Amino acid sequence: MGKNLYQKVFESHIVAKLPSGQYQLFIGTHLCHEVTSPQAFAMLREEGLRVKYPERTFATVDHIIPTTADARKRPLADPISEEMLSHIEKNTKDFGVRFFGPETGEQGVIHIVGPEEGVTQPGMTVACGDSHTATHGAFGAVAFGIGTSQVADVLATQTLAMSPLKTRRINFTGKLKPGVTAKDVALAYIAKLGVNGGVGYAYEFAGPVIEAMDMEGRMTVCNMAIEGGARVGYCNPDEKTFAFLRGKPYAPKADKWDEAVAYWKSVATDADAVFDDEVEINCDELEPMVTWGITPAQAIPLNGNMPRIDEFQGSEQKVIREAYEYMGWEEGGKMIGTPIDIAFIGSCTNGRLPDLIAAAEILKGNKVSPKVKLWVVPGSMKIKKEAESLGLDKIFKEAGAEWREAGCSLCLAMNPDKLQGRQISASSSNRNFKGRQGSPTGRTILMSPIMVAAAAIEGKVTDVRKYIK
Ligand SMILES: CC(C)[C@H](C(=O)O)[C@@H](O)C(=O)O
Ligand code: SF4
Repeated sequence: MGKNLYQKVFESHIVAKLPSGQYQLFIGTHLCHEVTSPQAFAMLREEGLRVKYPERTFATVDHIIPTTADARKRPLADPISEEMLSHIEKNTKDFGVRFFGPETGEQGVIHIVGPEEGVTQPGMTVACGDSHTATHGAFGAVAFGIGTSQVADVLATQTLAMSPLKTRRINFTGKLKPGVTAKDVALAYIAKLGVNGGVGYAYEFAGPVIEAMDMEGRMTVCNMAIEGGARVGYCNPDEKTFAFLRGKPYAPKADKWDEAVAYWKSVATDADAVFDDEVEINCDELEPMVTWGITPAQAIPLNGNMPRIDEFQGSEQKVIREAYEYMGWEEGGKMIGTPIDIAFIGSCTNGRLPDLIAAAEILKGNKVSPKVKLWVVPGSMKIKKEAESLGLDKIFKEAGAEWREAGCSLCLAMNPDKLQGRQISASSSNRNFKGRQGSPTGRTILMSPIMVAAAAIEGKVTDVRKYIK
């Protein structure tokens, strides 16, 4: 019987079976950011340990870093942010870990930096103290988020105690219509399977829709696996994967390339592999999706209606009621036409170059509504540079948007970028939880970056398809 990618990669990384029944799993690449690593490095210091494989550990600063050039001057105005940044600088220096800091021109959101540096590769195990680590699964890696004490485990031993997950393949069949993007695919599977549908599972994203997607789109789909409860989400590696990695700083060099590709091909899911569960989602009729509530699963097609509270029962009804109470919409209504205050294009979900190119195409020749602020925040310094070489910054600025420096920005608002009061944000990020964007009463509507661009033009949730040239 054949195996799927998850099973092959998990099995090939087992170091030992533990008395607990778990496995000690080798971690190929360990990614760190400033929020979840300081205590882990402190634990190492306390125990007098070193980083076991510093060459397999990579770090950047993303969450706390301000996104204007002025505010990035040191020391940072916020003392806690300055402390976090100083810690990761010192820790990476003392322990011999590569730090993609602002001075190197390689800083960015960790899930964007890993692939762009080529440290994320097929067939690897990738761990990071961050819940959106499945993003790296787009390359055919088994990638998952870990907690701070596990960050210390990986630093000290390059291994983790893990139990294998069950596997579910989601086959996306059909073809996406113009204006429908990877983000809509992500919101659609989460809406269908629920926020807890993937608990205990690794999701394999497969089928013609995934095959037709570029690597950036696959990263968007994998990025949101955790929003559907799946700690691991991945796509099988193919020629697009290899083409993306070729020539990246940490990708295998010419003399090792063919050997690497042969290994990468070997980890792909076998034709006769068996999954614990399989689901099909036909995408022929998929519309641009928008969230209406306070979880990413509370998403509807743009022209659809929000649910009625009495369609649900028990705890499900409670969640729906809570969402309406927080968001303040009328039950059963439509999201299209909802006025917005802030529009945000960025994050590890949708802050990559093709996202910015597509958003710029919508904005070109149009103006951002005077009632709205549009922030465009590239996911990394490299993306910012590439975008500028294509003249995208000019298009954004001419339309009236702010073109900012790389970081997590308004996705989580751990930096100065925050909503105020009850403001409503149209956001290309991945979480619409209560208070997520920095104001305890602020409201977030998740959508694709092109939908955000269209909403910024009209000052309300609208159909991007009328702007597609
Ligand atoms: C701060 C970090 C630990 C957190 C995560 O784990 O995902 C953040 O990146 C998020 O998106 O909420
Ligand atoms: S961009 Fe958002 S989701 Fe991604 S790592 Fe940063 S805070 Fe988390």
